Amino acid sequence: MIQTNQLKYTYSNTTKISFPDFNIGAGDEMLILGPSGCGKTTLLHLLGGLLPNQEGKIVINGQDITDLKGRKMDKFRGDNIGIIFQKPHFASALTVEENLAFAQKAAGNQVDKDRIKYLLKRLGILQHLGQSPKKMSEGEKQRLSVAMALINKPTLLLADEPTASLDDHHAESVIQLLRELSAEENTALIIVTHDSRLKTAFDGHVLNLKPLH
Ligand SMILES: Nc1ncnc2c1ncn2[C@@H]1O[C@H](COP(=O)(O)OP(=O)(O)OP(=O)(O)O)[C@@H](O)[C@H]1O
Repeated sequence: MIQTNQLKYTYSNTTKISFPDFNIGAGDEMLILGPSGCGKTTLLHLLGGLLPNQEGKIVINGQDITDLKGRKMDKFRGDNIGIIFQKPHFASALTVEENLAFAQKAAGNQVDKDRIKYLLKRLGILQHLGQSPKKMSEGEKQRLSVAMALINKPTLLLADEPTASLDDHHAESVIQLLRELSAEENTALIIVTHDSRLKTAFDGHVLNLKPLH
């Protein structure tokens, strides 16, 4: 489903990052673990085609994404990849439902209200359907981020420190929902974190990144 080969990224002469190769199948899950500054966000952004690939290969569903630029990468991402960023970002002038409908249209899909309601119900935030995301708590916003990332049925879900802004209780419930929904929809799930408490839950499916210096 996704394979990397000899992936490297250089920000400047002083910051060169080499990533270990990995290979995960459809519906698999993996935790990318490492200390602050080791390159976790960089790797996730490379996998999502948000940073131009400089060296090495990333193959997703048989497509080498190194070959995709601009609109072609945007289309590929819309069809295949969902991303959850460290901090949720939504259009606060739109309702929760409109945000999700916008995400469907932006990926070139028809608005599917049943899918919107299904995900919001599954994530326990259906009561916010007609409200602005501004009115939601941090935990609810992070669950809306999960809905936004899954709305177009991606085959790969990338999550960057999805629990960074949450307390332990909310963090655990977001991770559990992410894993449950990914498993139900056969979506491969890659979570980046510096939180080694998650390690045991992922049962060996962990990619450890080393400190740069
Ligand atoms: N735009 C940039 N320009 C120059 N150097 C950068 C840039 N972005 C990141 N870096 C450097 O690249 C390295 C990896 O950064 P990255 O954000 O990928 O790490 P991280 O593991 O996600 O860190 P954290 O856990 O703190 O979010 C760091 O040393 C950082 O200083």
